[in-house]
Amino acid sequence: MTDATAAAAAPEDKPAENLIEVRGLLSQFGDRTIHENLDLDLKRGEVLGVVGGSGAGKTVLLNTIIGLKEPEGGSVKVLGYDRATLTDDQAADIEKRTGILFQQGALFSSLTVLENVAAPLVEHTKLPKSVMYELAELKIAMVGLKPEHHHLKPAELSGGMKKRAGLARALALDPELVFLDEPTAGLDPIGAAAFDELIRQLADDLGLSVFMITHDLDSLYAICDEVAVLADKRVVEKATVQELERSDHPWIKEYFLGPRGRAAHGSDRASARSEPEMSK
Ligand SMILES: Nc1ncnc2c1ncn2[C@@H]1O[C@H](COP(=O)(O)OP(=O)(O)OP(=O)(O)O)[C@@H](O)[C@H]1O
Repeated sequence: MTDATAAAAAPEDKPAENLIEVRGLLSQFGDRTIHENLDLDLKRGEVLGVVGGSGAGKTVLLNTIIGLKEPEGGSVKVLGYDRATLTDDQAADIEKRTGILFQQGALFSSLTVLENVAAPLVEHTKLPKSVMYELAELKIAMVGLKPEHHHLKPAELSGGMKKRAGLARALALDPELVFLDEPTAGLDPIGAAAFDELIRQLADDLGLSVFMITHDLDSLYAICDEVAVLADKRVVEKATVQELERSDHPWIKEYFLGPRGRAAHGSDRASARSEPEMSK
């Protein structure tokens, strides 16, 4: 158990609550099976990295958890609600209590940064407009953007700024659980390290739980409490990076102990910031 999950479990020695609970997941497209018998838990307070070879099914898993894809079998619970029997009120509750940062930021191109970040508040609250914009300004400051960025459109932002604006929008409703899809992809090593630091800081300060798909080994070492490895259509291991370094699974061995894994773990950290060239 990691520090975060141990801390979450500390009162009365009760196990930490699962914010995500996937059991026996079956995902298929036609006769292609992507997941079979996949189990995964994310505990409150945990920063979980999800890794796997290209095509291993990380995005399909994320889409299934956030409700964009119906599973062909098994069960998916989010914040205690079973997706198979979700009422409209429960779906709205999940939407309010979770935030999502898609890979490209998924900002509305016609809206300014401030309007993008305020959008979830406009959709889900009845607050006065002035309060919505004050809250949006606060979130923008939290992710390290400045007041002079408020009125820029997404096309006027760098890749790193788009990610920060997307993260501010994901945080707009003070979520408990945040989904991040390859948050450092496309950032230079310094920008990626700064973004890692920001995510870890927010997770610690706000008590966020994080489900993060990544190819970035440095991110795993820098911010994840545990890492779930997708291979062979399921989660083959979920453990700390230090435990995974000792795994016998061939994909995990190659991933963590191949040249880039060694660089991420060892001294040459900057050169490790990209995906190892491996198939599943
Ligand atoms: N809408 C779809 N229709 C058919 N097949 C799909 C669909 N979406 C995904 N797949 C297939 O499911 C498999 C898993 O895809 P997924 O995008 O989840 O992989 P991934 O692990 O996220 O890969 P990457 O790291 O390259 O992004 C792939 O073989 C992909 O072709």
